[in-house]
Amino acid sequence: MSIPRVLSIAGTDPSGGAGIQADLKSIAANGGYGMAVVTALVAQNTKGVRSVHLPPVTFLAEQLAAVSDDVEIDAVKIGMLGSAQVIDTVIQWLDRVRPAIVVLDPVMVATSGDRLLDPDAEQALRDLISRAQLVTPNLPELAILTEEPPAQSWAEALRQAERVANRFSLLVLAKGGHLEGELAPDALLGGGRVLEFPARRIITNNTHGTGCSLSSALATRRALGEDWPLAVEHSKRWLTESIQHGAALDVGQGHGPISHFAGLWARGGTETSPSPEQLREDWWQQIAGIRAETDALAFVRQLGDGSLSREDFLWYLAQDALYLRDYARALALASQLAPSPEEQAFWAASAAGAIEAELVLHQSWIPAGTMFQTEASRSTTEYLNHLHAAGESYSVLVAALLPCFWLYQDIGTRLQQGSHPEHPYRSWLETYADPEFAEASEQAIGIVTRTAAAANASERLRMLGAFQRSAEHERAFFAAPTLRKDAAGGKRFCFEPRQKL
Ligand SMILES: Nc1ncnc2c1ncn2[C@@H]1O[C@H](COP(=O)(O)OP(=O)(O)O)[C@@H](O)[C@H]1O
Ligand SMILES: Cc1ncc(COP(=O)(O)O)c(N)n1
Repeated sequence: MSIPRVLSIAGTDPSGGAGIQADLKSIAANGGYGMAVVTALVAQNTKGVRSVHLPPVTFLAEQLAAVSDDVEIDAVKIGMLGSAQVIDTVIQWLDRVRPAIVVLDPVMVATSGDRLLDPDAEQALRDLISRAQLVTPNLPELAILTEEPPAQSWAEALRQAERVANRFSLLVLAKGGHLEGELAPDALLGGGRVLEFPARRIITNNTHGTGCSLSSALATRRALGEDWPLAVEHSKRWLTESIQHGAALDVGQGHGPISHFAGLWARGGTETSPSPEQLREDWWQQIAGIRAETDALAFVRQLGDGSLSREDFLWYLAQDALYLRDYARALALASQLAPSPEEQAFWAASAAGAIEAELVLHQSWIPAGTMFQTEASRSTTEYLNHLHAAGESYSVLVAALLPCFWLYQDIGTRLQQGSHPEHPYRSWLETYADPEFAEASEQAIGIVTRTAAAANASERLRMLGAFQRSAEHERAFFAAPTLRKDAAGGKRFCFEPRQKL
């Protein structure tokens, strides 16, 4: 679904709560790209309107043309117009451009009671209405549109709204914000149908710009493909939440604004997610110390130059075989938890690859049957227990699985440079420097960093922690063969039962 381009044609509010300033926030908060053509410059704040300046309508026409000559407009919201001349200019533009969605908020009087439309422009406004699909009058505006006294009850307001809907053949959203009492209902009327949207009145001073914000939300949501009733339901739910959080803004001394982004801030935060590429660099840097210490281990150095004793190497391979058996099970669990078929297939293939490649490698080194008689060492057990604990969430599990790809690929590539035909551990060195393993390692890095980029900040931190712990376990695993201090196994609880081959 593309992002709808929504144009507000309205007056300004330098204190940011109503008019065009509110419209742009509302359009953004509801998922659209907001644009704005200014009809009137209004010197106002939360306490009231001081003065209104209407720029020449020729300039208004230029603003409108500048937008529509360049940008495809998916929806238009019309707010304060100010004068009959302004209305005529907008009518001419609408008749030329014919935007698919037009919502008209017939702004006449501000919440503060100040007039925002010349009294002699009311007839011109009636001419404009039939160009809209939806009009959103409050109770005083409904009275002016029907040329009747203001409704004294919600039932009377609905009758007036129905008359407007029939007279102008469009939908009317009657708004109950100005009712006395505990309720603030709205109702959508048109084509002989009435859909009510009941709501409790929120006790608050922050109602400046509610009408502007609601009509912009409606235009945006309709342009997103919602039908009108759904657009009203969603817009009102969003508006209610934004009214509730208005007081926390502490803006002005009169009728304060609503908090257009309060819900988004609470649910999504304001942190910009790092890109997968940045995470790749950052995580690799985070384990730079562990990597350097791993490189400096006697086992790794001796493996590289071929001076490692055969006994140490076979001990390592036996531990590695035990490790890989359960690592493959953790990979299979990642496949089970994967959110997409591509990731599911990748982890399943890696599980199979880990079992197959390792069995081949180990069988070529170790006399048949001997390796599985070995007890898992403390370092093997602790690493596997860590993977097991990570298995509670897909994102943390894949982060924990990554060092076994990435570190082995990195060390393997570097050690392989010291390989030669007589090197005693040549086939081992070549397995981990294999281009296929490099490709798998790249894919794993891609999946994990994309998952981390899409995660929220705390989940990302848990992922990094699991990744770092695994890197530490890798270091311990490489240290174990020459230290052999930890030859006695710890208690294992993971991935049971293990069968003997
Ligand atoms: N105190 C309130 N509590 C809950 N909803 C409100 C409150 N005040 C206004 N609304 C809602 O805000 C929207 C704008 O209403 P209203 O105040 O009638 O129009 P306007 O802002 O154009 O004067 C409507 O959906 C209305 O129900
Ligand atoms: C420029 C401008 N347009 C409209 C309103 C009405 O605001 P509300 O949404 O509170 O009725 C306003 N105060 N200023």
